[in-house]
Amino acid sequence: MPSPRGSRERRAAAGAGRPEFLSLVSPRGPGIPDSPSRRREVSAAPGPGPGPGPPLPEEDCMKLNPSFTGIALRSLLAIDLWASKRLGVCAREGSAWGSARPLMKVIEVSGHGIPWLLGTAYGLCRSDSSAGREVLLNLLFALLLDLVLVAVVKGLVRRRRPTHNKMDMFVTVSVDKYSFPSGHATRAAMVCRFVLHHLVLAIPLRVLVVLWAVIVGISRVMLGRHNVTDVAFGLIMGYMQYSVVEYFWLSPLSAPTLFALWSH
Ligand SMILES: CC(C)=CCC/C(C)=C/COP(=O)(O)O
Repeated sequence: MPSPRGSRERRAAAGAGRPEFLSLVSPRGPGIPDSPSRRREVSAAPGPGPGPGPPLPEEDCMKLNPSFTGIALRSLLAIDLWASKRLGVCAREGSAWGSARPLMKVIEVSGHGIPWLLGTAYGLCRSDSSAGREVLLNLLFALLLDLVLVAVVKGLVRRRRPTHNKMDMFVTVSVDKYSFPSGHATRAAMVCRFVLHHLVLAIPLRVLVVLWAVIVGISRVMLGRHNVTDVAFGLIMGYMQYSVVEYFWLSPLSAPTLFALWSH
């Protein structure tokens, strides 16, 4: 009767020569690059068996039988990388749609945090109606909240930008080397909901606002800045951020000191 450890070793040995099994048999777990120094560490570590080698934790059995969710997630990520690379048609000047890159970069600036922050602050200073000031103050709060939340999620997830991205973006901060989620997509979705709720606009203008948000999202992938999932998650996150802003809506009643600062 073969022991469970024996059969585990046989399975590991069988998979060892096949790249598709390497991440499953490796004690490092998937996704961490192998290196000679790492291999030396592993072979030097004491093991329970007769030969050198690290003890195989019980979780390894689970890695050999990845769950349906694990397989689905890995497949989704593989499709995401493949599709994002194919859709990054403006990633370089020499790319298939490289001539559209300058236009994509204008769209990029239209969704950037700096023009939105400066524009909102300027409007706030110039506004002479209390209703206008209330809306602009909340927009400013929304934009700052968006920057903080995106920075937190980017810092936690730490997903690198696609390799085909050329890092020539207009004003970035340190977390912007990460791509999940797209800050442009969160801002576009949040601002879009905000504007539709608080500005009385004719239908064609409302359609234009929605189109702008969608185009900002699509342009992130076309420029090669993001993978599709970064943008999809960003749009959903931005949509939900607006609900947070609505919930904590600042008014002269809830934040009298803040409003006193801006009243002339
Ligand atoms: C410096 C300020 C105020 C905002 C940074 C805006 C920015 C560069 C966001 C990154 O967006 P993506 O994640 O879509 O590339």
